[in-house]
Amino acid sequence: MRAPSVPAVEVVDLTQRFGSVLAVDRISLSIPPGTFYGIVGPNGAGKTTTLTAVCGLREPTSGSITIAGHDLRTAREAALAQLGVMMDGLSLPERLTATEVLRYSAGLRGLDDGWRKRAGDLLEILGLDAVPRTLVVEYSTGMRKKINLALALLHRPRVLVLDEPFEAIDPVSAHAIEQVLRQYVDGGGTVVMSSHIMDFVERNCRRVAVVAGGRVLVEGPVEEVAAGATLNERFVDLVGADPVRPLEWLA
Ligand SMILES: Nc1ncnc2c1ncn2[C@@H]1O[C@H](COP(=O)(O)OP(=O)(O)OP(=O)(O)O)[C@@H](O)[C@H]1O
Repeated sequence: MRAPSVPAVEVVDLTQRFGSVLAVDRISLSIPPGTFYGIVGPNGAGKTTTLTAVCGLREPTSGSITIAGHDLRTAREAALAQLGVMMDGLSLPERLTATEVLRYSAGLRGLDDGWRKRAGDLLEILGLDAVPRTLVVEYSTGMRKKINLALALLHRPRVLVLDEPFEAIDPVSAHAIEQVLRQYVDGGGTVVMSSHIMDFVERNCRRVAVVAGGRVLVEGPVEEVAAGATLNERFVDLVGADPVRPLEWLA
């Protein structure tokens, strides 16, 4: 009998309070390796707060997180070494070009020379090779997302954590990123991402968690969660969208 594999990400009873706001309320998730995993939920549901804790960027109020078997609290370095992260708000070296940013990161991480080929491929696929002399400070929102994605992948992490990766990304780049993420998962990597793009989640994710009010409403294989409807329809059912009352001043 094969030993059960260690989850790529395991979150147990994660709770995050911000003063009187209970942003995450005992969320538990167990994400097997090689899974394309989606977290969906309305604005303010707790997705970013959950992913921020998974990346070790904020100490949660309570609960535990392990990455490929390494506890973020007790084996932080080993846990973080497994991760590639793309989240808004991570600072970038603003006065460097894309290639310089990747070289800088490769140096900090002590990567072997293989990073050069990967950097070239990533910049080409993400279209950043078209602006080789542009400094990060001059980048648009979408370009910043792309250089963050290249940074997240450069060291070939086992787990990729992406917070709304397609926000501000043009359709051609989104298509390219989708292919890259699929290849990454086909090669055994694990993607954990939040998204508001239900089509994308339905098309790519094997499992999904629907969160609202800091709790998991339902979790499982996408087709089971969708339960015969589209994921979007099921989402709206679950989070209980009210019809919008007529606004006479709009007429
Ligand atoms: N640093 C913070 N300080 C205080 N409250 C916060 C902080 N970060 C998030 N919150 C609150 O926690 C709750 C969850 O926010 P979070 O950003 O995790 O939601 P989200 O699901 O990612 O939403 P969105 O889809 O809008 O990005 C919200 O009520 C938000 O106002």
